Amino acid sequence: MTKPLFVRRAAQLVTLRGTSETPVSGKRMSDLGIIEDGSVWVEDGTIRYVGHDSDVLAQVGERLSEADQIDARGKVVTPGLVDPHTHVVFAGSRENEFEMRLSGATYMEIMNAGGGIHSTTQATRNASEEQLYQETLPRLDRFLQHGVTTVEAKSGYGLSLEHELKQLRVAKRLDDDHPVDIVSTFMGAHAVPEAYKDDPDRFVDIVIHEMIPKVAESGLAEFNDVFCELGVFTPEQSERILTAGKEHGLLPKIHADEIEPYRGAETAARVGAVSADHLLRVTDAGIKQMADAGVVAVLLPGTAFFLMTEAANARKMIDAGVPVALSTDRNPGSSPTESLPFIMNLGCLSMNMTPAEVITAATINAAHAIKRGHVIGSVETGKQGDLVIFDAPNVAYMQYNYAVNLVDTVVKKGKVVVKQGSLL
Ligand SMILES: N=CN[C@@H](CCC(=O)O)C(=O)O
Ligand SMILES: [Zn+2]
Repeated sequence: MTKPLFVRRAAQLVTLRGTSETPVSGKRMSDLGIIEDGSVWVEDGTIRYVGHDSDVLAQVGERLSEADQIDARGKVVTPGLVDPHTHVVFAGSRENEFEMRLSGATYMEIMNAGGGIHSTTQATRNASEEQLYQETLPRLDRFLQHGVTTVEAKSGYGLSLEHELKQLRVAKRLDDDHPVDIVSTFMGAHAVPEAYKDDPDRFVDIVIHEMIPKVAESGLAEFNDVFCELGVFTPEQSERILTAGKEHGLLPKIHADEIEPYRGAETAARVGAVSADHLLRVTDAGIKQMADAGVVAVLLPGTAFFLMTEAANARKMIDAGVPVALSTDRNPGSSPTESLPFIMNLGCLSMNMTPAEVITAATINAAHAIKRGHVIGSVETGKQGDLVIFDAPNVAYMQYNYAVNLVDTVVKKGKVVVKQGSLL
């Protein structure tokens, strides 16, 4: 039996209470349910008591001496951060392409010339399972040091059944072994492999008839994603792939309207996607349809920053009632970072979100974007004991002192896994 953990007297305890049922939209994104002088008692991996320190003390009574205590005075305590869109399992790196882009080449030009996703696919296919596992581990460590306690992870650098399953098995092993929880997504339709360049529909058929049934049968993925983009998969192909996934129990997600407006958001609404991600070039009609269908917008301002382009219009989406989540998009080409706190900074600085909204977006809405809103993303009785203590006196400071890792302590399922910024 591990001892209970008592995190006490936070200057601001961000609870986000009452948000577990549905994604948070509109003005409610600004309501963090902050408790000043707030405390949390975690026991057996689960949050047991939450409230003002005096109220929690009264509930705990004589059991106070049983617990390990952490003094959070002067600090902000939030739910563990959730990253709902990553491609974290891959081999190799692409700093050569970064230099090419700095000299003027575009992301799509590099991909169309056989680089980009194709070059990481080559490296990932060539890597053994053990190699992939070892290369991904330090990325998860860095996520944890940045306060991220759950990540979604996509396949999509295999582009064949064998190698897609390999990536998904590595994600499963890492989920078992590492404190960061991993929620897996199949993304066989991440790019059209070179061999099918002249007949992409044949590849779409393979994804639908060969890959999806086997991936679903393996139980290694919960979601199914597709890169709907001009020159990659069309909205029609995307819809076929996502519908086939649904028939096999895989929930739809979509990379939508990233580089060109291409009916991605509209497709998301039509298939009932859990989330539509990127949305830099989404249309007003697409925004309206997403709001009506309750699709979560997963925005990735780090990708826009790294590709040196304008970020998505978060304000328009929030004002239209679309629930917004934030993510790193961790991948070797368009966003090589594990710093979700920096992405939150960019949420404010490049998308005009408020400090309160970016916290909602990186916790409870991110949890809803991976169908975990009932387990994580808020600090409430019965939820998983995932917490972050930030060395900041209030939530505005967390965004104001930007590009700095303010994470002091990370608690995963009631256990301290990062202390004074260092992994234990
Ligand atoms: N846009 C498509 N896929 C990834 C990038 C993958 C890569 O470049 O390796 C993204 O979400 O940004
Ligand atoms: Zn992506």
